[in-house]
Amino acid sequence: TRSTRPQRMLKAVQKNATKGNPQSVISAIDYFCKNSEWAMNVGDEKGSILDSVVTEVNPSTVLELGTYCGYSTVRIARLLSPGTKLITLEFNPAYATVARQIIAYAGLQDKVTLVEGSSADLIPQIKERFGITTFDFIFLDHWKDRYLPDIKLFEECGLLRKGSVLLADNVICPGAPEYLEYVRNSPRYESRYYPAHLEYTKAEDGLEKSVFLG
Ligand SMILES: O=C(NCCCCc1cc2ccncc2s1)c1cc(-c2ccc(F)cc2)cc(O)c1O
Ligand SMILES: [Mg+2]
Repeated sequence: TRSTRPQRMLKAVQKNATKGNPQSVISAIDYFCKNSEWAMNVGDEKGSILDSVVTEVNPSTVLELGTYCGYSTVRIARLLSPGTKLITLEFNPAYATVARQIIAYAGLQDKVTLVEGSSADLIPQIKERFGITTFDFIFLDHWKDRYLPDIKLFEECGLLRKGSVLLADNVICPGAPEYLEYVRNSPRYESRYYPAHLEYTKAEDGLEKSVFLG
């Protein structure tokens, strides 16, 4: 049967990137998406903003919601200090299978724990399953209508501490209006919008960075 877009993306990585070289994996995916097929990776423009926030936070505990093919997982993991691992959550098993191979091709498998499941099920289990008390950095890139319920779940489960940084993709396109309204109006968050464009297009999009104030 016909291959899937993630499988074709993986082939492009195996053909054009250098094993163990995360930057070459990032470049190969961006090249594929600009020249062959659009795909919903955070992309190079928003990816550079993601890089700068991760570098600034220099987190010891990291959670990513929405792995897809592992592009942003590779972007984040390549910047983490030695010994730091990130947990990434993917709902779609086919995406997870491709992501594991792309993350391994980049040589970052020892810095990544990929979990299959839904955020609603997993978030309440995190403390117990992974021995995490709070997250220093969370990247939200999953179902846009789950951003708000999941940030409330983080609060309820005590997974945020004073200074925890949440970075949300796609707050304009496809959009997460209720999430934006919440983090921008809640006294418990200091929020800032980073304007950019929808990956590989000229459409408006951006990232919202929200710091939990405790
Ligand atoms: O849906 C998007 N991303 C989420 C995929 C959903 C995968 C999930 C992961 C997970 C983990 C845990 N619990 C539940 C879930 S659900 C997404 C979509 C577009 C887009 C933009 C314009 C378009 F015309 C068409 C698509 C752009 C983006 O950057 C995206 O991130
Ligand atoms: Mg996204």
